[in-house]
This record gives sequence, structure tokens and C-alpha cells, in this order.
Amino acid sequence: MTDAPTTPRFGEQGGVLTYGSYLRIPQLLDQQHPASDPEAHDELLFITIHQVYELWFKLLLHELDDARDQMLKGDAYVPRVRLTRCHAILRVLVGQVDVIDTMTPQDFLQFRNRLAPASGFQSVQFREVEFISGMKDPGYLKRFRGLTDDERARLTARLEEPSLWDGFLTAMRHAGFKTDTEDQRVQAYRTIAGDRAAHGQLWDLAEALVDHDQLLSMWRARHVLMAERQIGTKPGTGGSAGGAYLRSRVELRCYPELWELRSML
Ligand code: HEM
Ligand SMILES: N[C@@H](CC(=O)c1ccccc1NC=O)C(=O)O
Repeated sequence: MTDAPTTPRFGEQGGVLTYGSYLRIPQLLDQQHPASDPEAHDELLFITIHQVYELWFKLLLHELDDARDQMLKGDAYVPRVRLTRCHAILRVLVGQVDVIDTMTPQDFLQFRNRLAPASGFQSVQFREVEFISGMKDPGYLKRFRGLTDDERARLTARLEEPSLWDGFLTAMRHAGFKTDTEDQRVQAYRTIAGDRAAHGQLWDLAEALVDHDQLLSMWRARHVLMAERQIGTKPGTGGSAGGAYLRSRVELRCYPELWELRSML
């Protein structure tokens, strides 16, 4: 008599898939190549944190793309679910600055001179996040140095495609609101805000966009502090004024009309 197992015996199916092969751990762990020689101790930290950011940016774009696409179909529920995940990711992105803050400016200087003219300016995925969020600035395409053809095509497509804001206005139109003029939109926001029993999903979606906007601003604010803590008022390796440039972007808003609504309620 054979004992029929009541629970699957994981790991005994004879398959070839392993943790390392599925997640491509050998390839992942082979991507950290410090530029300093002799190697500065903190450069591994610097490379790791940026790579982790880029992985999260990739997932953020995956979620934001779907949020926008579902809004363009008139849905308000799934986009809110997607945005809630994005908020959790963005909080992680703000929080992990703690790790880089453990680096001293002296230790950063051990390898900083090897970094110029590279800088976060050249993060294509960060700019994609800004563009899909509604902060489309074609000027960045011209300022970018060293873009590959594929990266330029991705950014150009992001400038041309609908943003989250375009998606939100479509979802409002599906619910019967007119959104062509600013007056019509303000009237719509006020109706939605004033009757949440009737328009709860749209209200929650609008609030999720405000959360998204707020978290992007919190990342920028935290990034200014991270940068000034390391380089004070020195210019950046990317050729900007450094902290002063970064500070000028903290107050930017993706959805100014949702912030202005606050003063009208
Ligand atoms: C030692 C830490 C860091 C310093 C001192 C620093 C400094 C700077 C400076 C000065 C700029 C302006 C461009 C320039 O002229 O160089 C910049 C831009 C940028 N950095 Fe960093 N950064 C640091 C870490 C990070 C990290 C961990 C990320 C994560 C991806 C990041 C992402 C960016 C992005 C996306 C921009 C473009 C911002 C924009 O144009 O609005 N930075 N950084
Ligand atoms: N812009 C920074 C250097 C820096 O942080 C950096 C350099 C190369 C690649 C990514 C970077 N991260 C953010 O700007 C600086 O001026 O010190």
C-alpha cells in the first residue's frame, strides 16, 4: 500500500527550475562593477542602491501603464488598486535613502570624480515615470547625453502617449462628466467631492493621484537632502547647479487642478 501524500512534496517533482535559475541570481549578482581603482569601499553601496531603484522603477512603470490603460477604458477601480501598489513602492524608494545617508561625504569623494559626466539625469526610467505621470518636458530629450536609439524611442513614445491625467479625464467622461474646459472640470471635481456616495470610486481615484503626486514630490525633497548632505552647494556631475536645481523641482505638481480643488471646498 502506498501512502497518498495529502500535501504536495515541493522540491521533489524532479524539475530543473531552481531559485537561482528562475530569478537569474548569478546574472543579477554579476552586474556590480565599481569604477574606482583601488576600489572605494562605499562604491558597492552606491551601485547597489541605484540598481535597486531601477528595478522598482521598472515595476512602477508596469503598474502605471496598466493604471492608465484601464482608466482609458473608463474603469476607476482597477487603476486605484494599481496606484495603491505604486504608493507602497514609492514609500520604499523614499525610505531607502536612509541607506545612502550612512555614507559620509569623504567616502563619497573617494569615487565621485570617476562618475562625471554621469548622473541621475540620465535615468531613462525615472523620466518615463515623470512623463507617464503627466510631467512631460520634451526639453529633457534634448539635454540627454548618451541616449541609445532604443532609449530615445521609449522617451519619445512616452511624450506622445496618454498620461495618467489623460486616463483620469477619460474615466470622468465615462461617468458622464464634461472635461473640455477648466470650468467644466472644476464643476466635475466639486460634484464628485460633494457626493461621495454617488461618486466614491472617482473620488478615491482622484485621491490616489494626489497620493502619487505627493509621493513623487517627497522623493524629490528627500533626494535634495541626500544630495546636499553629500556635495553641499557643489555643482552636480551631470552639469547642473546641483542642490539648487534639484530644489527647483520639488514644488512641481503633476495634477495642479486636484491641489487647487482644496482651496475651493
Ligand atoms: C550620493 C548620492 C546622490 C547625490 C549626491 C546625487 C546628486 C544629484 C545631482 C546633483 C543631480 C542633478 C544632476 C547633476 O547635475 O548631477 C541629481 C539628479 C538626479 N538623481 Fe541623484 N544623487 C544621488 C543619489 C541618487 C540616487 C540614489 C538616485 C536613484 C535613482 C538618484 C536619482 C537621480 C535622478 C532621477 C536625477 C534627475 C532629477 C531631475 O532631473 O529632476 N540620485 N542627483
Ligand atoms: N550627480 C551626483 C552623482 C550621482 O549621484 C550619480 C552619478 C552617476 C550615476 C547616478 C548618480 N545618481 C544621482 O544623481 C553628484 O553630482 O555627485
